[in-house]
Amino acid sequence: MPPKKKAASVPVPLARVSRPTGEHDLGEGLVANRMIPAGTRIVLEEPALVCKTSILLLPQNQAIEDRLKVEFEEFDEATKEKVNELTNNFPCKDIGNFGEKVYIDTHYSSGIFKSNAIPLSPDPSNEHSDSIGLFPVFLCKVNHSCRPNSMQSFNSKMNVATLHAIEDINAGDQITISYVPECKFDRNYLWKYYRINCYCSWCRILDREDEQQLERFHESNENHDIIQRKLRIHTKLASKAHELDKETLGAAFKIGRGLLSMISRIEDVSDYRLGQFYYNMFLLTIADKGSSKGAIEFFAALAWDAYRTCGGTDAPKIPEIMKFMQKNVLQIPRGAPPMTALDWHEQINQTLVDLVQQHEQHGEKEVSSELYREAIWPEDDLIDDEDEGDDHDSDDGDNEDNQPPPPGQLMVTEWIFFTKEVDSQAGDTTDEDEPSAKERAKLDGFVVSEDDSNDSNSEWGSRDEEALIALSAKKKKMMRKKAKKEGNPIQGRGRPRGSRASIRGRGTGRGRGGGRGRGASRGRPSLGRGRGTHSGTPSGRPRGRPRKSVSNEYEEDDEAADGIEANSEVQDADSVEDDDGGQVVVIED
Ligand SMILES: C[S@@+](CC[C@H](N)C(=O)[O-])C[C@H]1O[C@@H](n2cnc3c(N)ncnc32)[C@H](O)[C@@H]1O
Repeated sequence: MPPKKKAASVPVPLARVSRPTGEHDLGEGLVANRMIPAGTRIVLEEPALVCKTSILLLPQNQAIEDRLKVEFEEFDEATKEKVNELTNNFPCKDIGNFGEKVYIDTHYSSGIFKSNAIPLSPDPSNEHSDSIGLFPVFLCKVNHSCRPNSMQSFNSKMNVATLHAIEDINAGDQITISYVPECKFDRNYLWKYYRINCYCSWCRILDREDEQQLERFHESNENHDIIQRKLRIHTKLASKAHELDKETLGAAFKIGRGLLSMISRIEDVSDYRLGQFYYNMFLLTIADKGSSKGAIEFFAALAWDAYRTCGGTDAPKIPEIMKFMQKNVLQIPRGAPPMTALDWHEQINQTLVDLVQQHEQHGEKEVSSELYREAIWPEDDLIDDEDEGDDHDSDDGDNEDNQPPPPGQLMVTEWIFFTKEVDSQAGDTTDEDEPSAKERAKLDGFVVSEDDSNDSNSEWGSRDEEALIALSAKKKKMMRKKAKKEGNPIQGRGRPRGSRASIRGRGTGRGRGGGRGRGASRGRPSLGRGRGTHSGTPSGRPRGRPRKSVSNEYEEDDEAADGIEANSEVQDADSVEDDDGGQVVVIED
């Protein structure tokens, strides 16, 4: 019998550039080939050209056009071809010369650049957040959404931009990012600088007559402004945490409480803002004399996890957090070889598991200070999880033992490289000349391919969805019980992430797909496709709290913010108007 031939391996990219059908025509877009779990790295791409974002502010003129033209001429032929195919939203004359497109006015190169350049990172802590770039292969094919499902980041060491899913993306769904710096909701910005009249699935609600959806739309946009404003104050306070007196520190924790609720429970934001929030809490707990080591490491681990989700392990804040954890938490001796990302990931997941266990066994006071407890785990959240009786949510399951999964079974979705997919029909041997994953990474741009999690060569090893789902079930149940008590619709449906729920959920309970459970439903309107279809809200009724309860809930935090202004230490600081016209305390650098 002839020897069996080895099956061929066919890398399957996670996404493809295509023209989505059945949608308003946004041109081409990047579309998921399969379900992409939150935290997955989808694309890596080198920029063809990077400029400071301020170029967008300059009036269109010949000098800019000439400058960009020179840059464009330096592209290699393949890049030139790609760039010439890009959308141009700015008027330019086409004097068609024997079928050749020749543009002669001041808008050609600059028009292409402005229509397609994307912020290198919306995260202000990224050193390139003030720059925009052209990524003609894949990233420039990613359409904008005011509620994006992925986030781009820039890794200056590798000189590549990365794209990560920040929520589970269903096969066939469009992959979207925000073109607006800091992921702000800003249709004016889009028109002014990109000439885009935004037609993302979120903004399309505007064309509808569903009042509840519209209300949710407006409420959510207001919430996003509030989040931005509070996060700015919170970040400033956290950056000066060591200089704050106890009262101001207390106010910072209090602001944190409202902020987390808005970021996670109400708006379910999972981009850099969640990382920034946890990172702030990490700094604040370090400065707070009453915070235990457990509280510090808890927030370090959460910040790490949140940043990793949207920027990968090479996100800018990650090394800083790793250094702290290595030195203070894991107590790795000086001079020991640096940990690899994989070692670290295992360690940090174990830390989260241990911490959750400590909370379960000893109560929150063991690992947190009064301030931290008050800020993050409000009294009424600590509901005794006795039989709930009427739990109809079949996908929740319940983990009676509430045991965390054994180490190594936590979800990792990172660097899903070209792993082998066996095509049983193919009789050819594997092509030895296929470029390796790392070689592919060096190419101009590529979409990361499908992961085979059972592959022993897989960079991250195995994962156990069931254990993850089970682990988060108890907390979900608590949240529903609480929601029922409060009559809060958002908590009665898709599990809101964040707060205490996601403290457990993200680190230990967020599985591929299932980990978020119905959590794929975010506090957003049901829009037909994607999120909307598994929202569990058949009427398409918008989810989220009614506006009234939002403002009530945050009155307390606003008082805290006012308290800060009244605080003598901060009174010395400049007080400036923020973007929303509100007074914001600026702590001097
Ligand atoms: C970076 S490109 C994205 C790929 C583009 N659709 C294409 O076919 O090449 C940006 C351009 O896509 C279009 N676009 C992207 N997102 C949009 C949105 N939310 N609403 C309307 N147009 C959008 C605009 O023309 C924008 O200038």
